[in-house]
Order: sequence, then structure tokens, then C-alpha cells
Amino acid sequence: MSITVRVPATTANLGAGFDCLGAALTLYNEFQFSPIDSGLKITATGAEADRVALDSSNMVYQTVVKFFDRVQQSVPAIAIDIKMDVPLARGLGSSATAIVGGLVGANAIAGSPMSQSEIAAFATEIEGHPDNVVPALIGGCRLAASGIDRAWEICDIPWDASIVPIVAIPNFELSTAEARGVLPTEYSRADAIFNTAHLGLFVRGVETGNADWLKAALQDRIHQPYREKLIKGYDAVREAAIAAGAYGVVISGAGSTVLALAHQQCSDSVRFAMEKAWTGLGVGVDAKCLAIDTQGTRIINTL
Ligand SMILES: Nc1ncnc2c1ncn2[C@@H]1O[C@H](COP(=O)(O)OP(=O)(O)OP(=O)(O)O)[C@@H](O)[C@H]1O
Ligand SMILES: N[C@@H](CCO)C(=O)O
Repeated sequence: MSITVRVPATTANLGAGFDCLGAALTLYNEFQFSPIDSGLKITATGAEADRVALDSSNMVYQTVVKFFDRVQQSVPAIAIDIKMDVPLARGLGSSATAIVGGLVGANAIAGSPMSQSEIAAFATEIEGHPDNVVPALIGGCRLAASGIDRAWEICDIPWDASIVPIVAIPNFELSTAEARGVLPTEYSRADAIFNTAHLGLFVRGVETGNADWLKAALQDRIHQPYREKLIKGYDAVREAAIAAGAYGVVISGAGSTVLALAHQQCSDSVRFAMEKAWTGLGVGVDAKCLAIDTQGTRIINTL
């Protein structure tokens, strides 16, 4: 019996929500799991598939192994076929797709011993923070906070339908490890207050579509000031997006993708302006107007 799992890309942080806020996007990776007689067979097709490990170091397989270890079952011989549309190390949650895809696929093969909230907690443990894996698993825009009775409290952040997420994906990578390495370990009280206020403003702005709130809300003092310099052309792309009518831009996840939020009336102009700004600096770019995925990870096929 083969199982195909479809997992959305995600954009984490959304400005002030460092390591706690993220949204699922309408861009997907698919993972097909099939039993085989012995061993391991991995194939990968699609965007940048040649850069994914096809041996036991593959992140999807590593996650499958962790799952079977956790539920105390032996790892089955398995073929994993990966169909990739989410580019690697660009701040669009490619590693979260691999982790969530691996856990949901393994859980289905094992007869569903884990609930969705147990998978969310396990995926967070593996990734180290919840802001990609949680929306990748359950869809929508989600805030995750450590809980009292449960490991995590997860809440839905309503997203006004007029607000379009536009991703400009440059042709250079930025690994999450490198982009976390440039962050300070301590922050001032002023910076903590700034981010608390702007996260609240973002949550209300994205719910209501209030343009003034959104324009102010996309500011951050925890990660962006330190990471912008790792992204060639960031200022030019931001200025072009704002001139074309965007509320503002943020670094998607750990970068290198730049995410703009704009009213649907100007989203195409914003996409074009960001593409032109990066191309003008000699940086190859793929820019897309997306939407918020509301379904999260789905088993789309069981043969
Ligand atoms: N489909 C996949 N199959 C196997 N491994 C993958 C897949 N997608 C990503 N990975 C692994 O995840 C690594 C990228 O993870 P990284 O956290 O640096 O970037 P990201 O998840 O794309 O960005 P961000 O966390 O900022 O959104 C890749 O180098 C690869 O090892
Ligand atoms: N919150 C994470 C997302 C990327 O994995 C970061 O910005 O480092």
C-alpha cells in the first residue's frame, strides 16, 4: 500500500513573530511512501531535486526513523518518492515539509498511533521551533506558545482575504543555521517591548486588513536587522515593493526569500516590482503571488 502526503510551504516569523508565528502557503511538496522487500530507495524530482540526499541521511527518512523509534516499532523497508516544488534553504519551510511529511507518512504506515497534536509537538521537537511545522501540519496562519497543561497552545490567526502574500525567491540560499548564527543572545527591554507591540498589531492588522496597522506591524527588532545584510539587494527589493503599493516586506523565515504583503488590487504590480528590482542587480528571482493554505498536510492518495 502506497501513501502520498502533500505538505505546504510556510513563511515563518512574519516580522515580529520570531519563532512563534507562521503561515502555510499554496506551494507544496509531495512525499510518496511505498513498502519494498528490503532496504531503502529514495527518488526526488522537481525544483532542486538534484541537491537532496538520496541515502539514509535524507531528512524525510531520518524523520521516519525517529518516528518508529518513538513508537517503539521497527523501521520498515521503504521507498520514498519526493516531488519538490518548495525550494531548499530559501525561508519557505522546506525542512518543515520534510519533517511533517515524514511524520505523517510514518504515522499512516504504523496505523496512526499518534494524534495530530502529538505529531505537532514531535515535529516541533525535531525542528527546534514551531513556526514552520505547525502551519505546515494544520494549515492557516498559526501562533504557537508554550502551554501549561499541554506542551503547546496553538491558535488560529484569522487572515483577511484581501491580503495577498507575495514571495520573491532569489537564486541564492541562506541556511537557517547560518541565519540564526548572526542573532544576538540577549536583547534590550526596549526591543522586547517593540516586538510585543508589533506582534499584537500584526495579529489585529492581518485579521482586519487595516492598512495603517499592517504598514507599522511588519517591523521587527529581534532578527531582521541582523539578517538583512545577508540578503543581497534586500533594501532595493523592499523599496520597490513599497513603491508598488505593498504594506511592507519581511524576511520569510530565515531568508533568503523576501515576503511582501499587499492588497489584492496591487499584488501583481508588487510581484513585478520585486522581480525587476532583483533582476536589475543581477540576481535571478522567481516571484509568485500565493494565498494562505487552509488545509495543511493531507494524505492525498492511498493505493
Ligand atoms: N524535500 C526534502 N527532502 C529531503 N530533505 C529536505 C527537503 N527539503 C529540505 N530538506 C533538508 O532541509 C535543508 C534546508 O533546511 P533549512 O532549515 O536550512 O531551510 P528551509 O527549511 O528551507 O528554510 P526556513 O526554515 O528558513 O523556512 C536542506 O538542506 C535539506 O537537508
Ligand atoms: N523562526 C525561524 C524560522 C526558520 O526556520 C528562524 O527565523 O530562524
